[in-house]
Amino acid sequence: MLTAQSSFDRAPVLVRKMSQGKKMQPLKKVGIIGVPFEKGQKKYGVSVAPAALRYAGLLEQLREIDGLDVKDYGDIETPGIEEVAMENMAHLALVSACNKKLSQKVSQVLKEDRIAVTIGGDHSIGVGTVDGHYKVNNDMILIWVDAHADINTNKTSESGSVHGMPVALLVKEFSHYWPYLPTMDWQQPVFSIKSLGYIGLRSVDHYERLAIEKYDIPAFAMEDVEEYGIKKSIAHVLKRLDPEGRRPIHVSFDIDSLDALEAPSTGTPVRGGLSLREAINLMEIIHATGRLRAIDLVEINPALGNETDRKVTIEAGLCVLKAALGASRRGTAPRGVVDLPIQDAEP
Ligand SMILES: NC(=[NH2+])NCCC[C@H](N)C(=O)O
Ligand SMILES: [Mn+2]
Ligand SMILES: [Mn+2]
Repeated sequence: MLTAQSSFDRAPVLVRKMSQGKKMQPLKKVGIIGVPFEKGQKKYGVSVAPAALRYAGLLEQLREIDGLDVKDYGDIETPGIEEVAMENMAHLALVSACNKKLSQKVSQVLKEDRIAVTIGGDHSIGVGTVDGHYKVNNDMILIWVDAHADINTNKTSESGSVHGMPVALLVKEFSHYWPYLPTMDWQQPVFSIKSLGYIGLRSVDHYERLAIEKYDIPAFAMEDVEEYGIKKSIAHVLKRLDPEGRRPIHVSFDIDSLDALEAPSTGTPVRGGLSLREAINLMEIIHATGRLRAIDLVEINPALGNETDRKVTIEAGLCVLKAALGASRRGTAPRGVVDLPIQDAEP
């Protein structure tokens, strides 16, 4: 963790306690939402990801998970929105319109008792997914898996890209840092920063670092993952945010949390990140809590890199989703079948 060094000593106990805690049964129904949106950053192509993942077999692969009921809610489209000018905040009206629709869709999926699985799009869509989730489960916790902290405001951002600002737009503790934001009236920053944790950080801007320290956010940067391993890192975050182990979990997974060699087709790659194995394990652990209610997969940009880059990045994204939704690397025996379809050998 970037702060509160002393709590690390308790890690082994926390891990043990976690696995003893009462397990909830994971939801076996999911709803897929595609968000072909890329105006939260500057590069062309991240809006193609939902189509690319569907083409690569997203629905088919999820349906192969034992007992999983997968419903496709289609894509969020927001054409013909007029831009508004906002200081150091590009395309605010477009970002706002897309997220407004997305928030409603996420709420709908959750009310239909499904895990909301949102495929971005750039990470500015985290505003809509978390807003929509919070409106249904206001006791949710948020795990932001990312190389970046995405907690800039338009005063601290060096890029002016909203995909670096979604967390700051969501949390109530930041409401006074923002000027009035035209077109954003539908969204109130009501989510508490005390319900947020980070995994995978390694490219944190100065003011973001200050915010993490000021609010004592449980933030496991790569050097902490290095030291404690992915299991204890997530155990710590979960224990800090939800010592009782009963709050709904929202995971916002930025593909650039993975090492740039594991997921090269992304707009702001950073070397030295999570291995795919760590990310899969992280998702398996979160799945095993039985409390995952929403997951976002964002920032896959199929237009960046070569054919192999594109392929491994999409595959990595699919692996992460499958692990989060219950796929087992141990495999699953066929349901209702008790024996192999061959005769036993004579003794
Ligand atoms: N979702 C992302 N990939 N965000 C990258 C953000 C990079 C940088 N911190 C910024 O604010 O512009
Ligand atoms: Mn990122
Ligand atoms: Mn991000």
